[in-house]
Amino acid sequence: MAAAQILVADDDAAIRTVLSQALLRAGFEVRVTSNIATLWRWVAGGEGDLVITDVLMPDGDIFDVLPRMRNTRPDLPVVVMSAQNTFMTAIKASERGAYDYVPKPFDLGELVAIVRRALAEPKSRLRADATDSQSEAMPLVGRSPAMQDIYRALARMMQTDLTVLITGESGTGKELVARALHDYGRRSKGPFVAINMAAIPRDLIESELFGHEKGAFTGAQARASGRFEQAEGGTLFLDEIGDMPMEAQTRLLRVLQQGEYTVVGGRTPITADVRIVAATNKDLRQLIQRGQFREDLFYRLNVVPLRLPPLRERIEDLADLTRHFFAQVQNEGLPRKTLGKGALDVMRRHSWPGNVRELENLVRRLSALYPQDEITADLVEHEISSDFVRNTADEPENGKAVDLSASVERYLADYFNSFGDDLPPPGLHGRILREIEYPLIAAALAATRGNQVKAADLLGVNRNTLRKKIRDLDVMVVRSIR
Ligand SMILES: Nc1ncnc2c1ncn2[C@@H]1O[C@H](COP(=O)(O)OP(=O)(O)OP(=O)(O)O)[C@@H](O)[C@H]1O
Repeated sequence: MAAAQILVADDDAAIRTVLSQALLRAGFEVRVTSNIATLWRWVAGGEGDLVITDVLMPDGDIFDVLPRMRNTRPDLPVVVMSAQNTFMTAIKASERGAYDYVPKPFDLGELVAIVRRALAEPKSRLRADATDSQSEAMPLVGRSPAMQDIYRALARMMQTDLTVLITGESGTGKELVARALHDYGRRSKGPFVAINMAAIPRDLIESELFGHEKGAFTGAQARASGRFEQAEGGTLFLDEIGDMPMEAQTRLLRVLQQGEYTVVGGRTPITADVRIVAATNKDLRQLIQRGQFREDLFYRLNVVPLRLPPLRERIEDLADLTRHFFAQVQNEGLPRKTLGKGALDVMRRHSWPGNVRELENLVRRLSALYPQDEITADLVEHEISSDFVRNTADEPENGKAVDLSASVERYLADYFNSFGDDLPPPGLHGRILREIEYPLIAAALAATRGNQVKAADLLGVNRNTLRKKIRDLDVMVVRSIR
């Protein structure tokens, strides 16, 4: 069989050279051009089996030409590369029918693998329609590699109904991502309905989700629709899914397995046409171990896992995000501010435990509370540290270590409560001791910089006992030389 021919379009000569060498080495035939006009002539003339193209070229923007290419050659896979790396680039590439989007700089091996995969794809798959939503709004800000991975994953999921589980610390943008999945996906004309499991009394969650018949329980004076019914044809966002009570989990599992549900107090099964997006800032695997989350439900929800990184892991997004929030508050009528020298550096040094939400609130405070046009580094420093004091003031004894027995007692009371009238699964003693032993051993190892002899001494246990515990509890030992 003749080698597949790859058409490469990029106005950067170095990229053309590197790409054509890698593709030739991988056994493909290659033609290169620096402009869209030539690429279009080749494509319209039926040449090439796959296109790799940059977005912006001297004679235009590939996104203006892509729909025409798709109409003329629906079977031709187009891989788009871009250094713009924004959410909208990934989304546009997906909407205009590109096979894949690769942010620059890219890994050559990965690109060749994408080319191979695209060429092996059944033609009918490539012909699948792309929608033509044209929104230019930029819902997600940040161009860090971590966010680009998220954008690419989102772009791939837009045209599917797959269940998505978004994890990430509080304030990392989980709800925003869920909304973007809906707004740019094929259900965008349907409703987006959100429900927060932590915000609803536990005994009302089932009727909130599935609705209830008149008289289903005391106080149910009329039939009420549930969120599943309200989200029909659209997306249901289940926020804080880790707080869902067990009985509701069982019901939800049944919907995911059978595509049907019954309202509380009702009998007739109702077919659910709803895409589920769930989110949590808890470690669901840990909840499974504690017997508080159904493992089978976890696997049903975790079809596509999306982990949103905390802001401190993508601090390079800070400048873009800060600019974005200053512009936002200005649009809302607050005065325009500029950041003084060193202000961003102060922000970069902060660890942002409240993530993007904390940054957004900081920008709002800085814009609303201070009359001066320029926000200096000192002002930022002051606001960040007074916010820290405000937040820790609510903690017991002003942040001092709390009494261990009292903490365990409080934890156990919550734990038992979470099972309502039922008892937790057996094996409680072992589970609780493990939870206490793990941080104890990790802390001893951290304090002795990973020296197991010293750690055993500190704990007052035999070295072999410590070694066994490290293995059994899966404690990570990091030795540091300092
Ligand atoms: N990448 C981003 N670009 C722009 N705004 C963002 C981004 N990420 C988060 N935000 C903003 O930060 C705030 C917090 O985001 P969001 O509510 O989606 O977080 P969350 O992870 O769902 O938080 P929680 O777990 O506490 O519910 C929102 O106002 C959101 O608009």
